[in-house]
Amino acid sequence: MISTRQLAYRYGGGPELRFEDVDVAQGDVLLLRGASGSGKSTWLALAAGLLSPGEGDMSVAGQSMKALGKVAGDAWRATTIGFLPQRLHLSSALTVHGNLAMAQWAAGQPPDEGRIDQALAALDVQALARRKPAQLSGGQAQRVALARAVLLKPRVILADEPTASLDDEAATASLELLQATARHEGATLVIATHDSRVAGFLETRMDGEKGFQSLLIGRKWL
Ligand SMILES: Nc1ncnc2c1ncn2[C@@H]1O[C@H](COP(=O)(O)OP(=O)(O)OP(=O)(O)O)[C@@H](O)[C@H]1O
Repeated sequence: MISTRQLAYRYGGGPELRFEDVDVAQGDVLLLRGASGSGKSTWLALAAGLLSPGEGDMSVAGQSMKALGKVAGDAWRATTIGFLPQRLHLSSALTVHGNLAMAQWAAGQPPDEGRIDQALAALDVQALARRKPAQLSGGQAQRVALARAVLLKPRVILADEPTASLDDEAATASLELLQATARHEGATLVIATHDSRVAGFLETRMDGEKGFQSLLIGRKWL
Protein backbone atom coordinates (compact mmCIF):
# COMPACT_ATOMS: atom_id res chain seq x y z
CA MET A 1 0.00 0.00 0.00
CA ILE A 2 2.90 2.34 0.83
CA SER A 3 6.47 1.79 -0.24
CA THR A 4 9.38 4.17 -0.38
CA ARG A 5 12.70 3.91 -2.21
CA GLN A 6 15.58 6.24 -1.39
CA LEU A 7 13.09 8.93 -0.53
CA ALA A 8 14.56 12.35 0.23
CA TYR A 9 13.26 15.90 0.47
CA ARG A 10 14.91 19.27 0.93
CA TYR A 11 13.15 22.54 1.71
CA GLY A 12 14.82 25.43 -0.15
CA GLY A 13 18.25 25.93 1.34
CA GLY A 14 17.62 23.53 4.22
CA PRO A 15 19.34 20.23 5.01
CA GLU A 16 18.35 17.14 3.06
CA LEU A 17 15.88 14.90 4.88
CA ARG A 18 16.54 11.27 3.93
CA PHE A 19 14.10 8.52 4.79
CA GLU A 20 14.76 4.83 5.19
CA ASP A 21 12.88 2.52 2.80
CA VAL A 22 9.63 1.02 4.06
CA ASP A 23 7.01 -1.34 2.66
CA VAL A 24 3.65 -1.21 4.38
CA ALA A 25 0.86 -3.56 3.29
CA GLN A 26 -2.87 -2.79 3.12
CA GLY A 27 -4.34 -2.71 6.63
CA ASP A 28 -0.95 -2.52 8.36
CA VAL A 29 0.13 0.06 10.93
CA LEU A 30 3.27 2.19 10.57
CA LEU A 31 4.58 4.20 13.49
CA LEU A 32 6.82 7.11 12.46
CA ARG A 33 9.01 8.10 15.37
CA GLY A 34 11.54 10.87 15.60
CA ALA A 35 12.51 13.98 17.46
CA SER A 36 10.82 17.28 16.77
CA GLY A 37 12.11 18.59 13.45
CA SER A 38 13.33 15.19 12.24
CA GLY A 39 10.95 15.13 9.28
CA LYS A 40 7.82 13.23 10.33
CA SER A 41 5.36 15.84 9.06
CA THR A 42 7.37 16.05 5.84
CA TRP A 43 7.02 12.27 5.38
CA LEU A 44 3.25 12.57 5.91
CA ALA A 45 3.02 15.46 3.44
CA LEU A 46 4.91 13.35 0.89
CA ALA A 47 2.52 10.42 1.52
CA ALA A 48 -0.47 12.72 1.03
CA GLY A 49 0.97 14.07 -2.22
CA LEU A 50 1.17 17.58 -0.77
CA LEU A 51 4.93 17.61 -1.40
CA SER A 52 6.68 15.87 -4.28
CA PRO A 53 9.77 13.73 -3.56
CA GLY A 54 13.03 15.54 -4.20
CA GLU A 55 14.85 12.26 -4.71
CA GLY A 56 13.72 8.67 -4.87
CA ASP A 57 10.01 7.90 -4.88
CA MET A 58 7.11 6.87 -2.73
CA SER A 59 4.21 4.78 -3.95
CA VAL A 60 0.86 5.10 -2.16
CA ALA A 61 -2.07 2.89 -3.18
CA GLY A 62 -0.26 2.13 -6.42
CA GLN A 63 0.32 5.80 -7.25
CA SER A 64 3.83 7.17 -7.69
CA MET A 65 4.03 10.40 -5.70
CA LYS A 66 6.64 11.69 -8.13
CA ALA A 67 4.23 11.25 -11.04
CA LEU A 68 1.22 12.75 -9.23
CA GLY A 69 0.30 16.10 -10.81
CA LYS A 70 -0.93 19.03 -8.76
CA VAL A 71 -4.46 19.06 -10.17
CA ALA A 72 -4.93 15.28 -10.30
CA GLY A 73 -3.44 15.17 -6.82
CA ASP A 74 -6.42 16.90 -5.22
CA ALA A 75 -8.91 14.32 -6.51
CA TRP A 76 -6.58 11.44 -5.71
CA ARG A 77 -5.98 12.70 -2.15
CA ALA A 78 -9.68 13.26 -1.46
CA THR A 79 -10.54 9.61 -2.03
CA THR A 80 -7.32 7.87 -1.00
CA ILE A 81 -6.05 9.69 2.07
CA GLY A 82 -7.82 10.34 5.37
CA PHE A 83 -5.86 12.96 7.27
CA LEU A 84 -6.12 13.51 11.01
CA PRO A 85 -4.14 16.70 11.61
CA GLN A 86 -2.70 17.71 14.95
CA ARG A 87 -5.00 20.72 15.04
CA LEU A 88 -8.31 19.23 14.05
CA HIS A 89 -9.43 22.06 11.74
CA LEU A 90 -13.14 21.57 12.31
CA SER A 91 -15.08 24.54 10.99
CA SER A 92 -16.46 26.36 14.02
CA ALA A 93 -19.29 27.90 11.99
CA LEU A 94 -20.69 24.51 11.00
CA THR A 95 -22.33 21.73 12.97
CA VAL A 96 -20.68 18.33 13.26
CA HIS A 97 -22.95 17.14 10.45
CA GLY A 98 -22.08 20.24 8.42
CA ASN A 99 -18.37 19.58 8.80
CA LEU A 100 -18.78 16.11 7.30
CA ALA A 101 -21.14 17.32 4.57
CA MET A 102 -18.58 19.99 3.65
CA ALA A 103 -15.88 17.34 3.36
CA GLN A 104 -18.03 15.44 0.84
CA TRP A 105 -18.71 18.64 -1.06
CA ALA A 106 -15.04 19.71 -1.06
CA ALA A 107 -14.09 16.34 -2.50
CA GLY A 108 -16.60 16.81 -5.32
CA GLN A 109 -18.72 13.92 -4.06
CA PRO A 110 -22.52 13.88 -4.22
CA PRO A 111 -24.21 14.41 -0.83
CA ASP A 112 -24.56 11.07 0.96
CA GLU A 113 -26.50 11.36 4.22
CA GLY A 114 -26.36 7.61 4.78
CA ARG A 115 -22.58 7.62 4.77
CA ILE A 116 -22.40 10.64 7.13
CA ASP A 117 -24.71 8.86 9.60
CA GLN A 118 -22.67 5.68 9.28
CA ALA A 119 -19.33 7.42 9.88
CA LEU A 120 -20.67 9.33 12.92
CA ALA A 121 -22.27 6.18 14.32
CA ALA A 122 -19.06 4.16 13.92
CA LEU A 123 -17.24 6.74 16.06
CA ASP A 124 -20.16 6.94 18.50
CA VAL A 125 -20.82 10.65 17.93
CA GLN A 126 -24.09 10.46 16.01
CA ALA A 127 -25.94 12.11 18.90
CA LEU A 128 -23.67 15.16 18.55
CA ALA A 129 -24.49 15.77 14.86
CA ARG A 130 -26.28 19.09 15.47
CA ARG A 131 -23.65 20.53 17.83
CA LYS A 132 -21.00 23.05 16.88
CA PRO A 133 -17.33 22.14 17.52
CA ALA A 134 -17.16 24.61 20.45
CA GLN A 135 -19.76 22.46 22.23
CA LEU A 136 -17.61 19.31 22.08
CA SER A 137 -15.04 17.98 24.51
CA GLY A 138 -11.50 17.41 23.17
CA GLY A 139 -12.10 13.67 22.88
CA GLN A 140 -15.44 14.16 21.13
CA ALA A 141 -13.87 16.64 18.70
CA GLN A 142 -11.17 14.11 17.87
CA ARG A 143 -13.82 11.44 17.18
CA VAL A 144 -15.62 13.84 14.86
CA ALA A 145 -12.37 14.67 13.05
CA LEU A 146 -11.69 10.95 12.70
CA ALA A 147 -15.22 10.35 11.35
CA ARG A 148 -14.51 13.07 8.80
CA ALA A 149 -11.12 11.54 7.94
CA VAL A 150 -12.69 8.16 7.13
CA LEU A 151 -15.87 9.53 5.54
CA LEU A 152 -14.76 8.85 1.97
CA LYS A 153 -13.41 5.41 2.87
CA PRO A 154 -9.74 6.25 2.37
CA ARG A 155 -7.26 3.44 1.93
CA VAL A 156 -4.70 5.26 4.07
CA ILE A 157 -5.18 7.16 7.34
CA LEU A 158 -2.40 9.60 8.28
CA ALA A 159 -2.43 10.81 11.89
CA ASP A 160 -0.07 13.63 12.90
CA GLU A 161 0.71 13.68 16.64
CA PRO A 162 -2.71 12.32 17.64
CA THR A 163 -1.90 12.42 21.36
CA ALA A 164 -0.40 15.90 21.61
CA SER A 165 -1.73 17.65 24.71
CA LEU A 166 -3.71 14.60 25.88
CA ASP A 167 -3.28 13.03 29.30
CA ASP A 168 -2.31 9.36 29.56
CA GLU A 169 -5.83 8.04 29.67
CA ALA A 170 -7.05 10.14 26.76
CA ALA A 171 -3.90 9.32 24.77
CA THR A 172 -4.51 5.59 25.17
CA ALA A 173 -8.17 5.99 24.19
CA SER A 174 -7.18 8.01 21.14
CA LEU A 175 -4.70 5.37 19.94
CA GLU A 176 -7.16 2.54 20.51
CA LEU A 177 -9.77 4.46 18.57
CA LEU A 178 -7.39 5.08 15.67
CA GLN A 179 -6.41 1.43 15.51
CA ALA A 180 -9.99 0.17 15.76
CA THR A 181 -11.18 2.64 13.13
CA ALA A 182 -8.39 1.74 10.70
CA ARG A 183 -9.14 -1.95 11.22
CA HIS A 184 -12.87 -1.41 10.74
CA GLU A 185 -12.23 0.50 7.51
CA GLY A 186 -9.50 -1.89 6.31
CA ALA A 187 -7.22 1.16 5.96
CA THR A 188 -3.47 1.37 6.36
CA LEU A 189 -2.67 3.56 9.38
CA VAL A 190 0.36 5.81 9.74
CA ILE A 191 0.91 7.55 13.09
CA ALA A 192 3.62 10.20 13.35
CA THR A 193 4.71 11.13 16.84
CA HIS A 194 7.50 12.32 19.07
CA ASP A 195 5.45 11.26 22.10
CA SER A 196 7.37 8.43 23.76
CA ARG A 197 4.11 7.24 25.36
CA VAL A 198 2.77 6.40 21.88
CA ALA A 199 5.88 4.48 20.90
CA GLY A 200 5.77 2.65 24.22
CA PHE A 201 2.07 1.87 23.95
CA LEU A 202 2.14 0.68 20.35
CA GLU A 203 5.40 -1.19 20.62
CA THR A 204 4.36 -3.15 23.69
CA ARG A 205 0.93 -3.80 22.33
CA MET A 206 1.86 -4.57 18.76
CA ASP A 207 5.42 -5.79 18.86
CA GLY A 208 5.50 -9.11 17.04
CA GLU A 209 1.98 -8.57 15.75
CA LYS A 210 1.83 -9.10 12.02
CA GLY A 211 1.46 -5.86 10.15
CA PHE A 212 3.07 -3.47 12.61
CA GLN A 213 6.22 -1.56 11.73
CA SER A 214 8.08 1.23 13.37
CA LEU A 215 10.27 3.64 11.40
CA LEU A 216 12.69 5.88 13.23
CA ILE A 217 13.25 9.11 11.35
CA GLY A 218 16.55 10.50 12.44
CA ARG A 219 19.20 13.01 11.68
CA LYS A 220 22.05 10.61 11.09
CA TRP A 221 22.41 11.61 7.44
CA LEU A 222 22.63 15.33 8.11
N1 LIG B 1 8.01 24.90 4.92
C1 LIG B 1 9.25 24.70 5.37
N2 LIG B 1 10.28 25.45 4.92
C2 LIG B 1 11.55 25.24 5.32
N3 LIG B 1 11.90 24.29 6.21
C3 LIG B 1 10.92 23.52 6.71
C4 LIG B 1 9.55 23.69 6.32
N4 LIG B 1 8.81 22.76 6.97
C5 LIG B 1 9.66 22.07 7.74
N5 LIG B 1 10.93 22.50 7.58
C6 LIG B 1 12.14 21.96 8.23
O1 LIG B 1 12.25 20.59 7.86
C7 LIG B 1 12.64 19.80 8.97
C8 LIG B 1 11.60 18.72 9.23
O2 LIG B 1 10.39 19.31 9.65
P1 LIG B 1 9.09 18.46 9.98
O3 LIG B 1 7.99 19.42 10.30
O4 LIG B 1 8.86 17.47 8.90
O5 LIG B 1 9.57 17.67 11.31
P2 LIG B 1 8.70 16.89 12.39
O6 LIG B 1 9.50 15.68 12.74
O7 LIG B 1 7.32 16.67 11.88
O8 LIG B 1 8.68 17.89 13.61
P3 LIG B 1 7.59 18.10 14.78
O9 LIG B 1 7.58 16.83 15.56
O10 LIG B 1 8.13 19.26 15.54
O11 LIG B 1 6.26 18.39 14.11
C9 LIG B 1 12.82 20.77 10.14
O12 LIG B 1 14.20 21.07 10.22
C10 LIG B 1 12.01 21.97 9.73
O13 LIG B 1 12.58 23.14 10.25
